[in-house]
Amino acid sequence: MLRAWSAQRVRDAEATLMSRLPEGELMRRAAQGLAEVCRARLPASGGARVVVLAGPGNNGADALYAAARLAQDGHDCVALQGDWPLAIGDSASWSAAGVTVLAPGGDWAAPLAGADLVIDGLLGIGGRPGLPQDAVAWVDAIPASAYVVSVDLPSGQDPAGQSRSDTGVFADETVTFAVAKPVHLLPATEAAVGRLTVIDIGLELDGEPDVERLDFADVAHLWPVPTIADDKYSRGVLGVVAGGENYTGAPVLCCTAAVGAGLGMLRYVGTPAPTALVRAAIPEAVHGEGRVQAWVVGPGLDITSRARGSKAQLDVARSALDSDLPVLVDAGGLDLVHGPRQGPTLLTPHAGELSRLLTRLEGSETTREAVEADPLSHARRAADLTGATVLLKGATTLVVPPTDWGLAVRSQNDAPAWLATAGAGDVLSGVCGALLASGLTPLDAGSLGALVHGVSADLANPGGPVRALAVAHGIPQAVAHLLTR
Ligand SMILES: NC(=O)C1=CN([C@@H]2O[C@H](COP(=O)(O)OP(=O)(O)OC[C@H]3O[C@@H](n4cnc5c(N)ncnc54)[C@H](O)[C@@H]3O)[C@@H](O)[C@H]2O)[C@@H](O)CC1
Ligand SMILES: Nc1ncnc2c1ncn2[C@@H]1O[C@H](COP(=O)(O)OP(=O)(O)O)[C@@H](O)[C@H]1O
Ligand SMILES: [K+]
Repeated sequence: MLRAWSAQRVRDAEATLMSRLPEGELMRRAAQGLAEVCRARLPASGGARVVVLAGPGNNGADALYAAARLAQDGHDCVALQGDWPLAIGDSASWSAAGVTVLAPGGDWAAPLAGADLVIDGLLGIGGRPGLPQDAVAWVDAIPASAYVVSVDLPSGQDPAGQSRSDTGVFADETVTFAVAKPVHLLPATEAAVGRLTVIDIGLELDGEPDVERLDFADVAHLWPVPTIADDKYSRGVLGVVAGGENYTGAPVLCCTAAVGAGLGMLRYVGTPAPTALVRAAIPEAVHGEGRVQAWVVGPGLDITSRARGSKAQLDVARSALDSDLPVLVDAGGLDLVHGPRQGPTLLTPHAGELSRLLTRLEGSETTREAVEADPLSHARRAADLTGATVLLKGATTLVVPPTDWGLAVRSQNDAPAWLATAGAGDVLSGVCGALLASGLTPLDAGSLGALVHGVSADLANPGGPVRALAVAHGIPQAVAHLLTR
């Protein structure tokens, strides 16, 4: 599991550790780790051009100390200073250490254009959103051929990871210290981070992190693997209320994925046309209402439909939501959510569905664009309004419990962009529903389901396009792959 702590919590922990260590020791460790990463990206023979974007704080000092080490390897190291004093040293002392500091207003364009490696030490966890004025033009002029290493985080991006800046740095690699921070894992900023390397500086953080990411090794700990004591009922029965006379494919995708994830049994509640398709595609399914351990309500469900069988199907959907059983609510089922319900609940909207849900629940308009600009805050608002865990789908999928539970947000990024295809969400609802039926919490079911869903998309056709049905069919192999790796 990758864990991230907020900038403030990292600062507090650093202050405690620093009071026990010789002055400058933490920065020495940080600069050494940073230099080692940069060294590994540069020719051992020396002679490369390294350009440091040196900000006013300790982030700039980390970058300058690392550059001084690279200068000892024979690289040509130049630092750009803007209209601010450096946190440590001045141009004379850095020059003695082998780093040429270009004073504010100096000719920075030529050295930057020739950079092989750019070390972005403009702002770290002390940064406010936006860049220092002089640095805006530097960042804009970073040559595409240079390898950009950001110190701690890509400067100009929000350390809390809530909103993305298009003018901030987009790094090839980010070297952070002690632990990841929310900026590294959350959807608004993750794309600016590039490859993430965490350097151990002897700082431990404890307590619940702010953000977590399951990795492949977590699957074996969390996945419900049956034992010889199990039977089909003890493994969990999932009820699926999905599809209708218009949307007939969604239940096939959802149910295929659910049985593929290893359910004890699946009950399907539909109208005539999708029922016939589910009968043909999933002979394992049992039809009609009955005892279940969890429900999936909503893929392909149109609550306004007057078609034959719709009223009876809707009655089952409503009674599932009125029960105290775990329920995953997706797509059309979200129109049935009016506030908190009794049982564990996982809502699985995409950004458009979340904007509609918030607009209805709050009585004032929230646009899809607003959700996309700050996914975490909006998912959090929906979680707080409904008492449910909210899984917000996207290239990075967030799983957000209500604030007062005091739990970390999960953020998963396991899928190729090829997964952005119709029906993929129906597959996800089946996987997560199966996990709810086997007793996992909405937080674990949502994040583990998103991970396996992404891996199945990758394995279905590595490097190429995938269709949702292939992702659904690939779930059993993806689970086996992750359990036996
Ligand atoms: N605190 C520690 O013990 C350690 C800190 N380390 C480094 O120190 C960094 C944090 O250092 P600082 O607290 O000095 O903070 P930063 O270096 O992130 O920046 C703070 C400085 O930038 C200015 N500033 C912030 N946002 C600005 C903006 N948008 N436009 C213009 N100026 C802006 C502030 O006024 C302040 O002068 C970490 O990210 C990490 O790189 C590491 O050396 C490891 C140890
Ligand atoms: N750019 C992307 N990269 C990876 N996965 C994505 C991307 N965009 C969307 N996804 C995933 O694809 C799925 C799409 O679901 P959804 O929008 O509900 O589609 P549908 O309603 O057609 O089933 C979600 O699991 C989402 O996380
Ligand atoms: K930085």
